[in-house]
Amino acid sequence: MSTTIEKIKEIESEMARTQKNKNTSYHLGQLKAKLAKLKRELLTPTGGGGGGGSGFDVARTGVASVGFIGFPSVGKSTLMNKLTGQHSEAAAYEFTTLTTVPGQVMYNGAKIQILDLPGIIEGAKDGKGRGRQVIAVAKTCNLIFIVLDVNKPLVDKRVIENELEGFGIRINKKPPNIVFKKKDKGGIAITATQPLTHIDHDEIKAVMGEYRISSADISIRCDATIDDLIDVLEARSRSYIPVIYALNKIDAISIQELDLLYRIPDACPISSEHGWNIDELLEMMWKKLKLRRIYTKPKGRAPDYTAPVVLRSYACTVENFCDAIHRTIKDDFKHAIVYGRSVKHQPQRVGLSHELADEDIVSIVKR
Ligand SMILES: Nc1nc2c(ncn2[C@@H]2O[C@H](COP(=O)(O)OP(=O)(O)OP(=O)(O)O)[C@@H](O)[C@H]2O)c(=O)[nH]1
Repeated sequence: MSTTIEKIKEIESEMARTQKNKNTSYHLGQLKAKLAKLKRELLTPTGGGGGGGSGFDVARTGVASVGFIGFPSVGKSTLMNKLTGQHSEAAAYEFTTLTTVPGQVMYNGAKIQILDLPGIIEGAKDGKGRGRQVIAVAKTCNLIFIVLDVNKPLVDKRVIENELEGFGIRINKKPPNIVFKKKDKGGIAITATQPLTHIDHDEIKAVMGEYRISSADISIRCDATIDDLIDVLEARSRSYIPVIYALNKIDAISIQELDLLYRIPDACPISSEHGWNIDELLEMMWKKLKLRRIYTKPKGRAPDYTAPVVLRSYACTVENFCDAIHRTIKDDFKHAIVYGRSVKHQPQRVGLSHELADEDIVSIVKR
């Protein structure tokens, strides 16, 4: 019997040989679904043997984590050291089984964890223990920095992107707008809110057959591809993560070349050795992380701007704010007084469900 890796290779080469047209779309749909299932299998620990089933071995700290990926010698270590400079005690962490070396950077009052994702490109292909652990860590990062050497940025970029894609990581992309509901009977019902230019019904049927789904409502609300549909079926093993390309070593190129680099989307040209443009990199990081700073204001005193409570944008209600300060604050909560962009009147009295904006100022009034 062939291994999962061999099966994946076989399918990939068959797909490469097969032209896409009306007659082959059913077969290609089948192959794509098979491939997606095999890749998931490869990355899912089977339990026993201690190979990768042990879960996390990185102590998570901070409100957000940024994973670093790069080929050898692109200057990844230099950049990480530059960013975590003030917190070099992180290097003294002693976990022998650690997949990654955690460091930390403080930005806008937020503690952000820096994670090295070593060998994710080379080692992860076979889905063996260590590589699999690194991928598992990568999938939980809130942001990934792909560090590239400006002397060969585009080739390396493609290779790394393809690898991440293969692990189920979708970069700078939102989950496809497809609502999938499995049913007990009634067959497959497909509705689309707009013309579908990439998908035909044969392909969808093939994929459903491969997943042994005979009845479902599929509501497609974007010009989806078959890969998008598979991503929805495989939602549990997909991670949608923003990426910034750190184009390093710009000290070694000309201004003209630098101009070209600025056209690459989501990229930030830097020199980690000279510390050039690191500010812009951090600013981009901040924007991509979508964090919100909430300042506390003790009654009758000025707000404390030095130590914001930092929250994630998807969990940024007054209730989340209370929980972030202390578990029991909610128990005596009467209302909150808010100044800032989330309220019409300055200040305004709000309840627990009110959603806060970046840089709001909040006082909690107790019963
Ligand atoms: N010209 C230039 N060289 C750099 C820059 N950053 C790093 N380097 C050099 O590139 C080489 C590799 O740097 P590292 O930081 O060790 O690279 P790495 O990506 O961590 O490499 P590995 O440890 O092999 O994974 C070193 O010789 C650095 O001095 C830069 O901004 N400009």
